[in-house]
Amino acid sequence: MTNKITISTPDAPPAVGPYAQGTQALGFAFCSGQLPINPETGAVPEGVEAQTRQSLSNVAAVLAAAGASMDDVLKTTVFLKDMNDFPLMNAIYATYFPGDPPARSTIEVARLPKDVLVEVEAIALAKLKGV
Ligand SMILES: C=C(N)C(=O)O
Repeated sequence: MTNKITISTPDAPPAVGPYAQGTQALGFAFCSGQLPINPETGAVPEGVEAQTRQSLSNVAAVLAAAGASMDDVLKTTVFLKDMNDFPLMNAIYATYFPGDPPARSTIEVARLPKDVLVEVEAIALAKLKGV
């Protein structure tokens, strides 16, 4: 028996591989790396600013399905295709965390699924369930 709960929501894009949109256990929610895919259209917007916005909106949707919000985020990881996009990504990212921002790591990677420019994953506090 496991206390692991799978997070699943139509408000974020479905996984593009064998992983859950997120998981939840012991008061924490783990949001998989969110690609900047619009969950309604399946489209990826142009440019790192729009892509950062979409990825973070998808993170928020996954966390909402776990009863958590962006205020509950403890740690994120941002994967960037090009570290030159760091300032543009930061400008959008900051609007999602207007209060105390969470811990974060930003990593430049050679390539991301769907050849997107950015992907964001998150760990957040969530309501205790399944214990
Ligand atoms: C997009 C992902 N989170 C993945 O492929 O793991």
